[in-house]
Amino acid sequence: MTAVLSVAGLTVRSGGRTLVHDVSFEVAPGARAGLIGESGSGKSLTALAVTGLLPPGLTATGSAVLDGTVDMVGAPERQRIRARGGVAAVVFQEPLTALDPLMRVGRQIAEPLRRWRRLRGPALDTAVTAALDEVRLPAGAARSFPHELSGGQRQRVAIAMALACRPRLLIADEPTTALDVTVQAEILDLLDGLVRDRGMALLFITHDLPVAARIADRLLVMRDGRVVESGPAASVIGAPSHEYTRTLVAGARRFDAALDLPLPPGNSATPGNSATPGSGTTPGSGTTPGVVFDDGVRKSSDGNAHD
Ligand SMILES: Nc1ncnc2c1ncn2[C@@H]1O[C@H](COP(=O)(O)OP(=O)(O)OP(=O)(O)O)[C@@H](O)[C@H]1O
Repeated sequence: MTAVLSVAGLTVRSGGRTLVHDVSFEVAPGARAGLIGESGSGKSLTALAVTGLLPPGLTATGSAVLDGTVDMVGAPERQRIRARGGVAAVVFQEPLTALDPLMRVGRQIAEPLRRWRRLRGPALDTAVTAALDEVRLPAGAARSFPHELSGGQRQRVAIAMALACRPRLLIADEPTTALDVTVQAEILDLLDGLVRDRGMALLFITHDLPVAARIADRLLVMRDGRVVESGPAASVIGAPSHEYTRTLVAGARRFDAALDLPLPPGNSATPGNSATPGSGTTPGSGTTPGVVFDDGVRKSSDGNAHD
């Protein structure tokens, strides 16, 4: 089966400095890859290079082929734009970068529907309402401006816009990092369901191992611009081979262990809100990412298995 994304020898440079070194990986149709690594490891530049959106001054070599057809590194801009709409769509950390502050949300969602699915009139209105419904927003949200919505609602709008062209691959670059822990879990759940229902492939970028474990079935670990380890999520986490991955896993386990500590008497705070900044876990909510343990079963900090 042709990979929906096939990256080979991808290298990104800024002048004489190499920021991403010789990265190669594939994402099969319907598969979920998690690109994980600390800040500055080259995750975002990899995502920008494979979508043909590198900022000026940065150059890419190697190849990043979408759907076996368009090389996002070497193809002419026109072909890359078409592939970006029709094959791969991107959701970024900060939804405001994708949204026009002066345009009502409904019109913004209508834009890709008009452009890619050629919808007009009542069919377009119906599709906008359906797109909002799919990301669990009421039809009335169409009349709001971005600043009238919460961060989580804005990210839902950005997801609706990304999905409007029915891409075969969704690239999500830290889509929950800027959100509160409970909202993170909701957005992760939403993405998880949408990707499953549509049979889309996913490239999910995060610095947060439990979040990656929750959503991805394969992991690529990046450090200093290089992929240092990759493989099925259960084995990368259960039996990491690279020293850096071992450090990441140990750190994630420490957070998980911290959540298991009994709360002092009289403290009714929700553990997930206090002890796991950025982990996206909310124990007991049924959406807990948790870490994939050695047996490959996903367990939350309450020790229960979640699927
Ligand atoms: N436009 C740019 N010009 C020059 N260097 C850049 C540019 N953008 C990023 N870099 C550098 O490239 C390296 C990789 O950055 P990148 O944004 O891909 O990391 P990241 O893993 O996504 O981190 P974060 O999660 O903080 O975004 C960093 O050293 C960064 O400083």
